[in-house]
Amino acid sequence: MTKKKIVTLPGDGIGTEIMDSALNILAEASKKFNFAYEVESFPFGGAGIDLEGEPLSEKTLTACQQADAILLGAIGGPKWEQAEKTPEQGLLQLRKALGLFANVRPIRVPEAIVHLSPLKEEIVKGSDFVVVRELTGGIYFGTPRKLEDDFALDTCPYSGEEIRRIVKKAFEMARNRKKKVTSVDKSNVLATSKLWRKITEEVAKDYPDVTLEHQLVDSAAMKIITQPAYYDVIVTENLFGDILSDEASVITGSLGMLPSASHSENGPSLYEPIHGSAPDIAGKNIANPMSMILSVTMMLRESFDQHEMAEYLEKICDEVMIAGILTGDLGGKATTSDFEEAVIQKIKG
Ligand SMILES: NC(=O)C1=CN([C@@H]2O[C@H](COP(=O)(O)OP(=O)(O)OC[C@H]3O[C@@H](n4cnc5c(N)ncnc54)[C@H](O)[C@@H]3O)[C@@H](O)[C@H]2O)C=CC1
Ligand SMILES: CC(C)CC(=O)C(=O)O
Ligand SMILES: [Mg+2]
Repeated sequence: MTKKKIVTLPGDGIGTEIMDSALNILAEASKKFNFAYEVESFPFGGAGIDLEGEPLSEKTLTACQQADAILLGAIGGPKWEQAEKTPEQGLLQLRKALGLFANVRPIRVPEAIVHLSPLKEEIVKGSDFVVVRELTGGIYFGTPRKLEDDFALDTCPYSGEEIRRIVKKAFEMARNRKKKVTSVDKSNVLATSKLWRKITEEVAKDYPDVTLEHQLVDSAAMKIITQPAYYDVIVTENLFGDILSDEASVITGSLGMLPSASHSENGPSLYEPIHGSAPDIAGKNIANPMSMILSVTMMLRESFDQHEMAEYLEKICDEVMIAGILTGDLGGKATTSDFEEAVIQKIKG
C-alpha cells in the first residue's frame, strides 16, 4: 500500500501543542490498524512570517496542493497583529487557493459526556448536528475594502453558483443523516441573504426527501443554545457560520472540542479545529487536544476511508474523558500531555 501523504501546518500558539499530541496519538493508533502514512510539516501563519517572511509561502502552498490531506493547528496572535500581511490573511489565502468552499463543523455530544456541558443535561441530550459553512466567499473576501482614519468599508458578495454548491453539499449530507436542512440567513435585511434563500429553494426541489426550513440568524443563535437537539444540518454563509459554530461549541462543553473539515471540488481536504491559537493559554501545555484529535479522525474517515480506526480513536478519547482525565476548559486538571499519554496508554492496551 502506498503511503498517504499528510502535510501538517501546526501554525502558532496552541496550534503546535495540540498538533504534536494528535500526531503522537495517530502514530500509535496507526500501528494497530496498519495505516501507512508520512507527515511533512511546513511553516504557516505567524510561524511562516517569522521563518519565511510571509504567512503562506509558495513552498507551503505547493506542498498543500500535492498532499493527500492537510492538517492545520491554528494561526495568529498579538505578535503579528500589525504585520504587513497577517497570519489570518494567510489562512484566507490558503482556503481560497485550495478552493476549500465547504467547511463542515460537526457538533456531537455522546451520552456519556453530556455532563461536561455548561448547559442543562436535558437540553444537551441528543444534540447531533453539523454546521456547513461557506468558506471562500462573502465578507471575508469581498472588495472594495477600505480602512481610513474615520471610515471603513467591507463588501459582502455572493454569486448564485457559490451559494448553489454549498447548499447542495448540505442537502447531500442531510440525505445521509436526519434529512433536515436549516438554512440560516438575514433575508429580512441583506440582499445576499435574499439571493441565498431563493437559490436554496431552487436546490431543495432536487431533494424532495429532505425537509428545508429557513431561519434568521439572530433567532437561530438563540435556538442553537436553547434547543440544540432540534437541528440536523445547518447551512449558512461564511461570517454567520464562523460565529454560530463557536457558539455551538458551548453545547459540547468547550471550544476545544470542535474539529472541522474543509472540502474543495476535487483537491485535497484540510482538517482543523474551529478555534484559534488561544494566546491566553499558549505555551502552558494545558490546551484541550480533542479538537485536533477529532480533526484527525475526520481526516481518517473522509480522506482515507479509515472508518474503523476513526471510530476506535473516538471511543478511546470518550473513555479517557469519562474516566475524568479532563483539561482545564472542561473543568479538569489534566495537561495536554496527560490527556495524550492516557489515550496512548489505552491504545497500547
Ligand atoms: N483557524 C484559525 O487558525 C483561527 C485563528 N484565530 C486567531 O486566533 C487568535 C486568538 O483568537 P481568540 O479570539 O482568542 O480565539 P481562540 O479560539 O484562540 O480562543 C478563544 C478562547 O477559547 C479558549 N480555547 C480555544 N481553544 C482551546 C483549546 N483547544 N483548549 C482550551 N481552551 C481553548 C482560549 O483559551 C480562549 O480563552 C487570533 O489571532 C485569531 O485571529 C481565531 C480563530 C480561528
Ligand atoms: C481568520 C478567521 C476567519 C478564522 C476563523 O475564525 C475561523 O475560520 O473560524
Ligand atoms: Mg472562527
